[in-house]
Amino acid sequence: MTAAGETVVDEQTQGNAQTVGSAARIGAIRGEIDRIDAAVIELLSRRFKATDEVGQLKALAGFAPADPERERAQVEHLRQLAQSEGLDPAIAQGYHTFVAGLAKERHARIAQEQQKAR
Ligand SMILES: O=C(O)C(=O)C[C@]1(C(=O)O)C=C[C@@H](O)C=C1
Repeated sequence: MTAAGETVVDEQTQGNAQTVGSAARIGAIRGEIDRIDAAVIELLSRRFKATDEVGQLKALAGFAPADPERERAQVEHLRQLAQSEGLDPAIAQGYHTFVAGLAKERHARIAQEQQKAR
């Protein structure tokens, strides 16, 4: 059983060349989406290793987890990059809000752990 609207070619739709073509193309695009997601996960792993190290150093030095000036510069740069790549700058900004928000939560946790270990 498949849910209504799922991307499958069944007995009812297999005679329709357009449906078959669409399903095949969607399958190929999904392969590309999966490869992109795998690359993004690898990059996110590298990014969070880097920001965790910054978090350790900030906690050691007694710096605050957040640096609003740095974030403003990052967002401006990312919005410009997005524009030149033909990507909606709001997506770049949303990405930054997501990763920097998590990085700051992790910085705060790292600082607490350093405090406890003292
Ligand atoms: O560059 C820093 O100071 C970081 O802590 C990293 C980072 C980021 O995720 O890029 C996270 C929090 C800061 O507010 C700014 C940037």
